[in-house]
Amino acid sequence: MNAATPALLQVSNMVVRFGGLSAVADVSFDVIPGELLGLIGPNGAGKTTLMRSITGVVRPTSGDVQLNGESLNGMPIHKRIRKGLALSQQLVKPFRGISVLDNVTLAAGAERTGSALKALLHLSQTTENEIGREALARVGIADYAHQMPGIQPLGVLKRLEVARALALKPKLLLLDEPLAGLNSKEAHALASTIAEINRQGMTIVLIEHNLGEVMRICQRLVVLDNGRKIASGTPREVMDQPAVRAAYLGGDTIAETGVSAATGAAHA
Ligand SMILES: Nc1ncnc2c1ncn2[C@@H]1O[C@H](COP(=O)(O)OP(=O)(O)OP(=O)(O)O)[C@@H](O)[C@H]1O
Repeated sequence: MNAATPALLQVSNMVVRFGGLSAVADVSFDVIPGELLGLIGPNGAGKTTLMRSITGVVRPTSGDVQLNGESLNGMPIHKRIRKGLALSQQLVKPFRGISVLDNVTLAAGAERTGSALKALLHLSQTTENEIGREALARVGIADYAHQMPGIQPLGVLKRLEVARALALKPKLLLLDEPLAGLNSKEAHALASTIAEINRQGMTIVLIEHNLGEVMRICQRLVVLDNGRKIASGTPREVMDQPAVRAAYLGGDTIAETGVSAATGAAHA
C-alpha cells in the first residue's frame, strides 16, 4: 500500500443535512485496497449517517461516492451491493425461524439471484451452502451452523452478522459497531477476527467506539466530530492531535481505554 495506490472507495465533499442540522459536513476520505480503516468520533459525530450515505440508505445533500472509480450517486442499495459494498449493521436482526447457516446462505443466494425470495427457493444449492459455510468458518462460528439464531448469545449473533456480509463476497466490508454490547474479552476476540479477515485481503471500514480495539487493529483512522472530519492518519498521529482529544471530552475517553497512542500504533 502506498500513496500512488488507486482508492477502492473515494468519498468526496459529502454533505448530509437533516433540516437545519448538518449531520455530515463536507467530508472527504479514501479507502485504499487492502486496508482496515477505522471511522471514529464521539456520539452524534455523523459516522452512521456517513456510512448510510455510502451504502445508499441515506440520500446525501451533495457530494460524491466512487467505488473503483465508478460513481455510485443515485444508485439504489441493491446495485451498490452488486458493485461490491456490504454493510454489517450495528443491530443484529437474523431470521429467527431458520438456522445460522441458512441465514448466511440466504445472503449468499440473494447476491446470486438478486432476490431474497428466489434465494429461499435456492437454499439447497451447494454453491450457496459452501459460501455460507466458508463465511461462518471465517468468523469462527462454523460449529453453530445448524443451531437456531434465537438461542445464541450476542457474541455469536455479532459474528453471524459479519458472516452475512461476507457471504455477499464484497470488495469493501463496512462494519457498524460490531463490538457494541460485547464484554471486553468478546470484543477483543471479535476485533482479532476482523483483523484476520483483513489480513486475508478484505478491505474494511470499521465504525467503532471501542478505541482500544480500534487502535490495536486499524492501520489508519478518520475522525469525525459534529459532522466534520477533524483528523486522519495512523492511530498514533490521530490520537496525538489536541482536536481529537478535545472531541473526546478532553481526552478522558482515550485515557479510559488504558491504551496510549504509542501502544495502539505499535500493535497496528
Ligand atoms: N434520520 C435522521 N433525522 C434527523 N437527524 C438525524 C437522523 N439520523 C441522524 N441524525 C442526527 O445526525 C447527527 C449524526 O448522527 P449519527 O447517528 O450519524 O452519528 P454517529 O456518529 O453515528 O453517532 P453514534 O456514535 O451515537 O451512533 C446526530 O445529531 C443525529 O441526531
